[in-house]
Amino acid sequence: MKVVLIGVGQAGGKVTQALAEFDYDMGFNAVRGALAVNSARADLQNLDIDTTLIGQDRVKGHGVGGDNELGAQIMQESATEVLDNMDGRITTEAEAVVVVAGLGGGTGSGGAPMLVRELQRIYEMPVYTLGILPGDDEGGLYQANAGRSLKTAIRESDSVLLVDNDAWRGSGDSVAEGYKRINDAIAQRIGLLLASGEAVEGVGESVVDSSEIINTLRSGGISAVGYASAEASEDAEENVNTITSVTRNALLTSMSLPNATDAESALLVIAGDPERLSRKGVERARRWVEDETGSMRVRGGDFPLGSDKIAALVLTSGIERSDRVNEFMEKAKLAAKSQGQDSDPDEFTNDDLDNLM
Ligand SMILES: Nc1nc2c(ncn2[C@@H]2O[C@H](COP(=O)(O)OP(=O)(O)OP(=O)(O)O)[C@@H](O)[C@H]2O)c(=O)[nH]1
Repeated sequence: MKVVLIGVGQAGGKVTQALAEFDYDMGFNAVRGALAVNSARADLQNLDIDTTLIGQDRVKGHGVGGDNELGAQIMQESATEVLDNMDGRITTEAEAVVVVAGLGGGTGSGGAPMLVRELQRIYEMPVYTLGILPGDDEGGLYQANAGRSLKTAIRESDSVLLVDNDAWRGSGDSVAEGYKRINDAIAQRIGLLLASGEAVEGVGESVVDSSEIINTLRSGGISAVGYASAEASEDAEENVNTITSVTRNALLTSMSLPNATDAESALLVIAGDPERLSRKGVERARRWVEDETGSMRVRGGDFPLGSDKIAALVLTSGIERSDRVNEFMEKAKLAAKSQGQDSDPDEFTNDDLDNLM
């Protein structure tokens, strides 16, 4: 799937760069443009992709310090400038736009949903949010901000692909090592998902294309991605169990949002050397995903790649009613109260209410 990426805020910029680099290094060419937008000049200076500094008249290049309402306002005032910077690429090359942000800060948390809204007003194509949830040990302001941002992002985006900052962190990692590991994991998994719709080698009818990704995400709400791989035999017949077990690992132990297996729809992509892929294994794995997610809308397809491993990439969509999301929203609501934020008791459950914008 050909996408244009727009990262908002510090995390948004770093993850966008990681994704653009992965796509470039692998030669996939699914990422057709990448821009980082921030109200903090210093965060943009560390990046190699194109950048736009916003809100200079208000915060003088110093960021919004976790004030996501200010982040939303600044984005509203700067949206035209941001879109002008990307317009050519969006109109001629993209099948979707992905706005990337950490939901717990200020510039990304407030700015990303606002930018999504502006993009939706102008373009016909789907506009997705790739949102990063704060880890469990991050402070109350991050949790409260992320709650409001997530709720707004769900309303404005065609789908919010969520990554929980606790999902792919290694135990014993420092914060910086943790971010590097998580950002690399996001780049690899989401990068492969986007590229799977662009597969060029060994085209066949079972190969995934972009429309399957878009149709899976049509359930709206929240989506997540998981990935696992294993060594494969040269004989396809011997890989039936490998395919089912990597699929199980991807969905049960490696999702970007853990403990959220119930889904309205899903896509299972099996990547590997076409000679090693067992059709029986792929179909068995797809049926297993149907059982596990409780969805009858599980699409499946191959991603031909020259590798002696087989990998499963699982995209689940419509998972907002999961325990993990309910738990997080509860925590965000409590955090909002203890931050003294003006929060209606139903703010996170009532669809009418949202005071972020
Ligand atoms: N995965 C990941 N998360 C990050 C990274 N940097 C920051 N975060 C998370 O993002 C949230 C903070 O958002 P930032 O992007 O730093 O903030 P910002 O949008 O730049 O907003 P302000 O600094 O308030 O202007 C926290 O939950 C952090 O844990 C990163 O490189 N990777």
